[in-house]
Amino acid sequence: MSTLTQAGTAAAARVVDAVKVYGGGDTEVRALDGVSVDFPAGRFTAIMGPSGSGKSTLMHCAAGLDGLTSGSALIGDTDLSALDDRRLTLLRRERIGFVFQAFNLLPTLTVAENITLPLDLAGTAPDRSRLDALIDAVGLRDRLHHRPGELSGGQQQRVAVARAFAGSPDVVFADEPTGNLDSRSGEEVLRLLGDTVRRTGRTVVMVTHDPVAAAHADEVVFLADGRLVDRIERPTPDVVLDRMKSLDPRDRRGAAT
Ligand SMILES: Nc1ncnc2c1ncn2[C@@H]1O[C@H](COP(=O)(O)OP(=O)(O)OP(=O)(O)O)[C@@H](O)[C@H]1O
Repeated sequence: MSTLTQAGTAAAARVVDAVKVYGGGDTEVRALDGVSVDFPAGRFTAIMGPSGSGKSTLMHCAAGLDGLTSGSALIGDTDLSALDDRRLTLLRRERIGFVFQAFNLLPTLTVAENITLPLDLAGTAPDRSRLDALIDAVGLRDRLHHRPGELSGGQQQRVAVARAFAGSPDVVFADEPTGNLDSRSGEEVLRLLGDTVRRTGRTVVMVTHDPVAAAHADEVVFLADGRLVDRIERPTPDVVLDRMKSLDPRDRRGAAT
C-alpha cells in the first residue's frame, strides 16, 4: 500500500492504485505495485528512486503513453483508461507537453517551427504575445530560424521546453531532461522549468536521477520497488541525496555489513 496525497490541492495529474506488470510467468515484473500519487496543479514535482524502481513506468502511465495493468491514471478529472486511442492521442496533444532526454526535435524544421508544432498539429492559432514571452523566457529569439543541428544540446533542450509549453498544456512531463547536458546547460534548463511553473502557474512532473536536479522542484516523490515510499517538500540536494542513499539496495547492503 502506498497512498500519500497532497490534501486540499487540485491535482493536474494522478494515478490511483496503479499496478503495471510487464511479462508473465518466471519473467513477470511488477514495475508499479499499487502506487497512488497526485501531481498538484501549479507545482514542479520530481520523481526519484533507485534504478528500476518504476520512475519511467509511472511517468509513461500517468502521461497516457502506456496503459496500467490495473488502477487508474487521470489528467485533471479525465480517466485515461476510459478513452479510446483517438481520444487519448488528442488528449496527449492538447493537454500534455513532453520533454525527453534526447530532445526529440524535428531536424528539418526551424526552431520556430519546432516550437509551434503542437499548435500546428492541433490546428490552433498561436497566441502571439504568449508565444513571444515563451521565446524570450527560453532565450532563443536570435536562433528562431536555425535548425536544431545548428544548436548546442542546452539550446536544443530549451527549444524542447518551449515546445512543451507552447500549447498551454495542463501538465508537462519531463523524462531526465538534463541527462544529456553538461551541468551548466542542465542548470539553465532546470531553472527554466522552475521559473515557468512559478511565473505561469503551469505544472511540471520530472523524472530524474540527480539530487541537484530534483532540488529545483517544489516537491520530490520517491519510489522504491514499484511503490511510493516518501515525498519531501522544498527539497535540498543534501536531503534528497540522503533519502536516495537510504533507498538504494547497494547502500542498504553496505550499511548492513
Ligand atoms: N517494456 C518492459 N518490459 C519488461 N520489463 C520492463 C519494461 N519496462 C520496464 N521494465 C521493468 O520494470 C521495472 C521498472 O522500470 P522503469 O524503467 O520504470 O524504472 P526506472 O526507475 O525508471 O529505472 P531507471 O532509473 O534505471 O531508468 C524494471 O525492473 C524494468 O526492468
